[in-house]
Amino acid sequence: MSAMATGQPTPHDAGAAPRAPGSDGAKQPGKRPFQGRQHGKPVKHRKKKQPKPVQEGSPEEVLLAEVQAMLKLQRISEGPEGEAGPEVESASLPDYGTELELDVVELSSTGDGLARQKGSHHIYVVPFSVPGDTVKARVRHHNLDDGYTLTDFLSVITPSPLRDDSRIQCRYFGVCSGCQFQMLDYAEQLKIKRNIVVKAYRSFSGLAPELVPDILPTIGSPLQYGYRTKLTPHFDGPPGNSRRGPKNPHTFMPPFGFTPKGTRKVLDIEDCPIGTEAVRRGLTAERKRLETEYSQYVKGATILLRESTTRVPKSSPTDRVSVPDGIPADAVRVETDTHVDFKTCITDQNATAREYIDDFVFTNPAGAFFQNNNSILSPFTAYIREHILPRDDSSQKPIRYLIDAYSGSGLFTITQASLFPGGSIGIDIAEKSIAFARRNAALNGLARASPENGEGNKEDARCRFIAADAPELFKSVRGVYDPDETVVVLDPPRKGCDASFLRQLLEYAPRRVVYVSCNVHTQARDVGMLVRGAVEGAEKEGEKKVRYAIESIRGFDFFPQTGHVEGVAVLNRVDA
Ligand SMILES: C[S@@+](CC[C@H](N)C(=O)[O-])C[C@H]1O[C@@H](n2cnc3c(N)ncnc32)[C@H](O)[C@@H]1O
Repeated sequence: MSAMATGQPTPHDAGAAPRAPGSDGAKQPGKRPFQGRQHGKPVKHRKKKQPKPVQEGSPEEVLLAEVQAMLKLQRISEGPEGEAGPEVESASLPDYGTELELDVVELSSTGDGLARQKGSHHIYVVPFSVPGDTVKARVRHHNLDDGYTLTDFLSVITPSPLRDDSRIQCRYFGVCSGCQFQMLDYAEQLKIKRNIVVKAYRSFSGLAPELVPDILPTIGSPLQYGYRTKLTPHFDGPPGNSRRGPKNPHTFMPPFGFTPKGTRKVLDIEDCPIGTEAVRRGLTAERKRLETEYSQYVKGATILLRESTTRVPKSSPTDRVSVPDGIPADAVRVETDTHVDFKTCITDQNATAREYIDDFVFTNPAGAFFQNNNSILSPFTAYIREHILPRDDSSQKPIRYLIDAYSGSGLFTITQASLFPGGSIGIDIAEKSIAFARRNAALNGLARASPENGEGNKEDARCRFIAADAPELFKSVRGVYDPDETVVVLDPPRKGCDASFLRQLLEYAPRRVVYVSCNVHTQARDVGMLVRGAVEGAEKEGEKKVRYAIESIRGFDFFPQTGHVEGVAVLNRVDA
């Protein structure tokens, strides 16, 4: 399953190389200015096109909302004279390929800078820039209908006080589309991510400000580099798409890596410092393999690099553990007092990947969804454990049941099961993930394993799982899980929950909802509907009117160095 289909933010399929001081091509502070794209043909100035409908919560829609907010502020500050600003200018915008000096005034929630030319109102979107920078950028595309222009970043003319390019750990930063924030201090990245959540609820929830609590500070990732347990570099097929392959197959090695910002080409990348050590070694190994095997490919391909862990317990802190059978001798070895983890890189989509969160073990088909920053999963699941039940429960029935909608292989069902004496149920549309969720429940002592396939027994389990479309869930829980005694955890893909699911959720009316999302914009939209108690305004006659109040919202930084943030919103049913 592709990253897009499983809801992982695709820009993290980033590429990069670490810079050993003095190594070839390494960027040394003060020696070579940080630069973006230097080559590439100027694009022709195309005519105004019909705007494409944007998917809700898509980067285009998010950018549009922020550009409009900026233009609105400008009109307010200028009074009637500012009204005609952007439209008047559109006739005289620079040709594609023109290089401009721009002042960056804001940071958008897509991680790009929003900039202006001196004396002009028009907004330019400049990747790899931060407020306070003056940059050189090249005009790539005028989005006339939406009032902004996309540019390619070229170089920094005057740096912002927020920028320190000696922090940049990747020689491809400024070209590769994966990371946006390597030049920033980590505390600053966390502040920016909190602001992204603030803006998402302001623009997409449709709620009055008094209904949205103060957004709490974003919780950082224990690892800020070397955290990503999955990368998916790709390469194109032989030139001309010829079935005969390249002319000199043994001398030809295609660019193999990630997508540069603003193009569909492939940027050749030999290392990526946001990947874990095992994944980085996997990238090196796959490049070597391709050198000899590329001639066998008739088409391009995306290669999966997924970390897997084999844990061997120690009898004492000084116990010497040798590499287990079946694990390569060069596996990454992580030693603790109680165990040794051997980390390897899997490239087969159907192989089984294993990882640990504290003492919980999770297995997965390597190609299926699993959160891919393992370092944050212990504090993250602990936070969910602390907030999944209401603090002051004395006047109500105790909560006994957990519903984990969009459960994948059981992350929440399993890590939270101990709090729910009545039982937990997970639902996911991916049958394979559900098969592994049952198996994971058994591995963690929450279901009996069946002798045939190692899966948890479907009937006799503290954690049960259903492979189905999320709205099907309600057929299984009505009359079984009392909504007054139930918490629902939601963790949908980037597009959020569909209307039918939200409508049925409001009808079922669980006491508490914990909404986790890698897209805070669709999360804000869906939370807005739960707070209003209405999905797209379509209330059926006689329908029970239920609404929710937001208890807390905060971000978790699952994706350091990038513009992405994971949101957690906790809601309580408002009882009349
Ligand atoms: C962001 S992942 C969360 C998975 C899990 N909670 C975790 O953290 O590992 C979203 C999940 O939603 C599932 N999904 C997508 N569309 C669905 C639908 N219509 N009904 C049920 N599950 C769906 C995907 O298979 C994926 O496992």
